[in-house]
Amino acid sequence: MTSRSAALATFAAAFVGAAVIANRLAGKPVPFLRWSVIRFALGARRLLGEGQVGDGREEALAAHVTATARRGDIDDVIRVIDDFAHTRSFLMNVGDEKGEILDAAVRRARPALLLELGTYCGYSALRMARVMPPDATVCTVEINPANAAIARRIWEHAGVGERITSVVGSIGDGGTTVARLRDEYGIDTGTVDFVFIDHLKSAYLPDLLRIVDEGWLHPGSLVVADNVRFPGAPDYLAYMRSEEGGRWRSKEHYTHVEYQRVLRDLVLESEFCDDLAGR
Ligand SMILES: C[S@@+](CC[C@H](N)C(=O)[O-])C[C@H]1O[C@@H](n2cnc3c(N)ncnc32)[C@H](O)[C@@H]1O
Repeated sequence: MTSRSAALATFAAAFVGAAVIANRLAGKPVPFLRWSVIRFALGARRLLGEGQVGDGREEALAAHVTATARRGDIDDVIRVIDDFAHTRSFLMNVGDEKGEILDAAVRRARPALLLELGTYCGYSALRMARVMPPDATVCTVEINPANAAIARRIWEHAGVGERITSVVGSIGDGGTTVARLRDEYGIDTGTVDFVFIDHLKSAYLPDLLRIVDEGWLHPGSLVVADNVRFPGAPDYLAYMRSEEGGRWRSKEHYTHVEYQRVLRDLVLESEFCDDLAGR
């Protein structure tokens, strides 16, 4: 064993030991120190590459939802997912606390067409579908086909499969997905009322700028971005702050990382103020 791997092993053992002691002292699981959160952190590298933790928790979630949540009951499906993430396996959903910020933004925007970047298991798309106007649709873009398939099973179970369109791809893939969104899904000039950005943090800004360049937004379109503080999208935050009062007007919602109250996070809600003539 090299000295670096020995140090890592010692650190991991000390961390797990501290977690066990903290949980014992608290008399109940401390959310931040649950094994499922530690396992999630250990899978961070794989998560970045593949969008799954690597221990089958996403598949387990779909099985659990279809086995235990009331079919056709979107509230119950959301409740079961939150419960799974709190008590069984941590999930990188927007979660219940930040989900309320997302719900309020969707209610304010009253959008007809919502575009999401980063589907994962379909939780945030479900939340948006629950509060959007009855004739609205969500189109959600996910790079990992396995995640998209899990999300579709969950939406189908919740009875909203018809109102959420899943597109496997990425805005930054050189134009393929952008062309499909335009040609197959009718996303075109001024049609997007609401965007939820929750995928690869380094892609937030380039993907938003691509959407703006395509002309898909209109004055009044709302863009909500998760995880701006943790894991963090500093270039996105700097861009929005530098454009404040000009092209964009933003509200900064200080909150917590999903499913715990220790790590702090920032959700940015930004209104597009540009008009197409000014482009
Ligand atoms: C934080 S999760 C999304 C959580 C989801 N919005 C929710 O709250 O339920 C991020 C997801 O983005 C996906 N992803 C990563 N890079 C992407 C990209 N460039 N385009 C689209 N999806 C991407 C990952 O595979 C992962 O499923």
